[in-house]
Amino acid sequence: MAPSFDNGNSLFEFVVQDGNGVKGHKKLLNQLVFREVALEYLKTSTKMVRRITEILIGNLGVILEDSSKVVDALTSLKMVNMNFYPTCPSPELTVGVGRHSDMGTLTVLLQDGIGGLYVKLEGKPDAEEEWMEIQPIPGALVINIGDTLQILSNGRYKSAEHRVRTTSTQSRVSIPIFTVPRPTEKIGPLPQLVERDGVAHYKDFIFQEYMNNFFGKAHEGKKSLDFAQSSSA
Ligand SMILES: O=C(O)CCC(=O)C(=O)O
Ligand SMILES: [Fe+2]
Repeated sequence: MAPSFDNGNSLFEFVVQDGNGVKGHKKLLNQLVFREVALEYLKTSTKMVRRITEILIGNLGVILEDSSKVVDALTSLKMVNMNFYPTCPSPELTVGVGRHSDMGTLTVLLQDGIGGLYVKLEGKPDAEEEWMEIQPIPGALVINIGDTLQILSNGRYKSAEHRVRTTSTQSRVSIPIFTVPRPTEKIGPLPQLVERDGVAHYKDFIFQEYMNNFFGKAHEGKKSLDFAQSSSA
């Protein structure tokens, strides 16, 4: 179920009612009922993200001294976006959100029923690239792997490249929660994986540097990862 209020209004309707997405939500945050539902969504998602991160790291077959500390380090910062995509008279001439991957560990994305989110299928050459629409399913959340997990796993997990198109007939709302490392956190491939692979595909860096690079440029597919590329790989 999408997060909803006692009177049956969903978070989506609340964002749309205000008319203009991002501009409106600051005002809405001061309204108690909105704040409670948004915080509950954030709290339960945070718990889920911690659990999924634990499982994904466990799957890498590495032994960590204190895995809950690693999970903390990877997920301690949360950012909530409220995206409003107005109808567009010529959707073929515009982009809702350009192709990109998210920079953090995991993204939890709640989308309304309109559709328009596409993910690029892995493993196809650029000339034959294929995109799949992530059809909205009522009550379902989309979970995206972000660049941080790709780097940490020395390339085993791939961050999802995605984009959003608009339509001429229906506006759309999505509410992603980005879980990302603290800006001061040192990020890099897990040493046990580097040892196993005999190569580090990514360098170590402070996450703030990654954020600066990510936000300093327009989206261009997975180019954001170039920043972390190791010169020895
Ligand atoms: O609106 C969506 O479905 C996705 C938005 C998105 O990719 C983002 O905010 O990073
Ligand atoms: Fe995204």
